[in-house]
Amino acid sequence: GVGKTSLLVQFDQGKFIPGSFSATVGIGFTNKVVTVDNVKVKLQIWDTAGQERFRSVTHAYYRDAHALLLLYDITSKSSFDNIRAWLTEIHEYAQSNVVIMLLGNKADMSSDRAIRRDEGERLAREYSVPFMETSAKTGVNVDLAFTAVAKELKHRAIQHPSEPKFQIHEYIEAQKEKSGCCSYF
Ligand SMILES: Nc1nc2c(ncn2[C@@H]2O[C@H](COP(=O)(O)OP(=O)(O)OP(=O)(O)O)[C@@H](O)[C@H]2O)c(=O)[nH]1
Repeated sequence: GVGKTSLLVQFDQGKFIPGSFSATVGIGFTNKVVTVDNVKVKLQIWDTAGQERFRSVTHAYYRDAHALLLLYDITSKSSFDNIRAWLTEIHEYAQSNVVIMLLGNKADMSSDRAIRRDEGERLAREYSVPFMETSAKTGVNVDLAFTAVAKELKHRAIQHPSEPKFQIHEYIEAQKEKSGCCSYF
């Protein structure tokens, strides 16, 4: 319930459909073509079930994944606390060079916030993964999350020797919107 399906629908269709998804069973997938640096990148995005009882199904998909977006819900401490277990699982089942991105979703729900942004940032730093807060509801940083991954994968696939290496951390820091901003007076 952290918003995986909602995030994907926001990315794919540019809209938020509140409370209308039944829990994902097993795996669903969406194809989406994005253009990065004038190159078309086809993303096949697998939406996994979050619930424990579907875990044996989702394990099978880690091995083939080139990138993983790992979501918690900023209003749910337990979802944040589970991230370490997910990362352990990723290291066990996924390819060693998989691109990982940590996302704190539901950033629009600031009045119910249970996890501060800097806690997300600290965890991401500990595991050397890029991080941002997103909202499937308002769309904040949703395109960026997928586009940054697409850019990283494209750079890995087609690396021109003359081109500087793509720095996903720097790209995200430059592009991301700070949700719940404007309180720095
Ligand atoms: N306010 C707010 N609500 C959200 C956001 N993302 C998801 N939700 C709501 O959170 C609930 C769960 O969203 P889902 O997209 O079904 O979550 P999920 O992670 O796909 O759930 P499972 O498939 O069961 O693992 C729904 O009621 C959504 O409308 C968000 O960014 N902001």
